[in-house]
Amino acid sequence: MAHFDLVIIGTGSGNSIPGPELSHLRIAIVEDNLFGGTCLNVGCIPTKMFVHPAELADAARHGRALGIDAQLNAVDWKGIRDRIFARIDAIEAAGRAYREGPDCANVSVFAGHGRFTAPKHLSVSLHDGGTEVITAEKFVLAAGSRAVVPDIEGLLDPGVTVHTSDTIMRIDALPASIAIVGGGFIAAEFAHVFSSFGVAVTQIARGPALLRNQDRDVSEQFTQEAAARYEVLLEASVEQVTAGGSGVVLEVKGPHGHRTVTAELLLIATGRQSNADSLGAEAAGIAVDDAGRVVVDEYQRTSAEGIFALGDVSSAHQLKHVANHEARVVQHNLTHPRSMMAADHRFIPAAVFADPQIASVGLTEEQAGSQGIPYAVNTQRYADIAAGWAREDTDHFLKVLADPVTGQLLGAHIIGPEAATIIQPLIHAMSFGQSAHSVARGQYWIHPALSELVENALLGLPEPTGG
Ligand SMILES: Cc1cc2nc3c(=O)[nH]c(=O)nc-3n(C[C@H](O)[C@H](O)[C@H](O)COP(=O)(O)OP(=O)(O)OC[C@H]3O[C@@H](n4cnc5c(N)ncnc54)[C@H](O)[C@@H]3O)c2cc1C
Ligand SMILES: NC(=O)c1ccc[n+]([C@@H]2O[C@H](COP(=O)([O-])OP(=O)(O)OC[C@H]3O[C@@H](n4cnc5c(N)ncnc54)[C@H](O)[C@@H]3O)[C@@H](O)[C@H]2O)c1
Repeated sequence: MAHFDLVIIGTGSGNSIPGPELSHLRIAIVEDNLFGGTCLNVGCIPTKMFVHPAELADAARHGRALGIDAQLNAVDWKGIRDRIFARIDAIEAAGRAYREGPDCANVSVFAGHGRFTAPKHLSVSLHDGGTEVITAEKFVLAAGSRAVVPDIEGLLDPGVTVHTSDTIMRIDALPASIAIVGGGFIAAEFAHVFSSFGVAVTQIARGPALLRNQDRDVSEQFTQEAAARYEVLLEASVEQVTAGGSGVVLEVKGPHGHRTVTAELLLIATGRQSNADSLGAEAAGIAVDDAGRVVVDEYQRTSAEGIFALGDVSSAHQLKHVANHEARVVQHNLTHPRSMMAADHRFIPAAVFADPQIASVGLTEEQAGSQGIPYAVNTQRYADIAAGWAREDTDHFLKVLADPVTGQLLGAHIIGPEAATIIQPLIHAMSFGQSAHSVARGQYWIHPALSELVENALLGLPEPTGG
């Protein structure tokens, strides 16, 4: 049995913890899969590497209204896929080699699955055979989450091929058609990518709109545009899946009765669940909540002494920037036990990299209303700022919510070009407590840039009443 000062389970954001500050510690890193975790290998990075070529492929659609008559001749899927994964796989291999190499002499890498058998006893089933039990003073659980595959009749039958985001990006050829089950982030981004590449997409969502966690106006606008681009079945549930035709046959129940959907490929995008269960958290005395996530306090401490957790394994916000922030907090708290820092979860932004793009931070209008929080609201259309007008963008907008007394921002929701970039000054204002009008008038805004959307949205809010 080997003993360490610190064991880290998971090499997503967990891999950023060992550094010069911890060079005096004997550290074990346990990784059951690809080095670098979800974001690098099967998440944020490869998806966005597909999104950019998708935008280029789809440019002709947007050009038409502005007098550009272009067409997409071909998509070299294999070339795109191999370029993307050649770059990613090299980073994965280099990351593992770095941690195993002489530059990290205090770090031991265990390739295998870790499971607690007793408090601070982790049994690692090694990939190259055998089991090793490791113990430590401190542990960091950074084991992430995994795709959920719902219980649908026939889904697991032999002959039915089911893709999740883990596998869909490595397929050998573009299908003629794809059925995508789910109405959230992953479904939106892959529907955009495949549709842009000329694949016939059918998206099946159980709710009455797509991206229902967004502000309602954003969700409705997105749903309308998605439905104009590809087939969207709402309030629909897949009752049965069989192998057939050139791929799968889905029996779908919807508001207007039964529909049979056939597609070459099937992508399931119905959420992700914490990997706390496969860690054997209970055996280590680590509390897990009803959603299956490790419970943490503001310092990212679990209920077990000396055990911290971060990222998807413990967070309801399954976002890389959240996992990274929490990793920084855990790293600080490991080295400063007497002056721990709390994680800052006040204003967590997120973006959907589809077309149109979406970005949001803070309260939606519905949340402010249902929580009885007074708010002033302004919706600024892209069409009414110079850069949006020039593009003839008539559909998209930024909605801002602010405290009517202080002018502090409560929420911001953008649907439209460059939303993920444009939103940043609003995240900044919320994080640093700057009021809407001081942000709007306390700086220059480059003319005629899309960022004037923010300036005008803020100026359109009523002057705060004081306080
Ligand atoms: C398709 C997709 C696109 C995404 N796009 C974005 C995006 O654009 N922006 C964004 O902010 N977020 C995005 N996310 C979410 C983001 O990837 C995650 O929130 C983030 O990667 C979580 O990091 P983590 O360190 O908590 O876990 P992970 O990166 O998942 O790392 C956990 C690691 O632990 C390992 N592990 C698990 N259990 C064990 C065990 N018992 N023993 C040993 N090892 C174990 C796993 O193999 C994994 O490598 C996306 C996710 C997906 C799936
Ligand atoms: N751009 C980004 O930041 C980005 C991109 C992709 C993923 N992610 C992260 O990954 C997480 C997982 O993404 P996701 O799209 O899988 O989850 P999600 O929570 O965004 O959406 C899940 C969807 O599946 C539906 N669903 C759930 N169970 C179902 C069932 N049994 N049958 C049919 N539909 C069902 C839900 O109604 C919802 O529409 C997201 O929560 C997000 O945090 C982020």
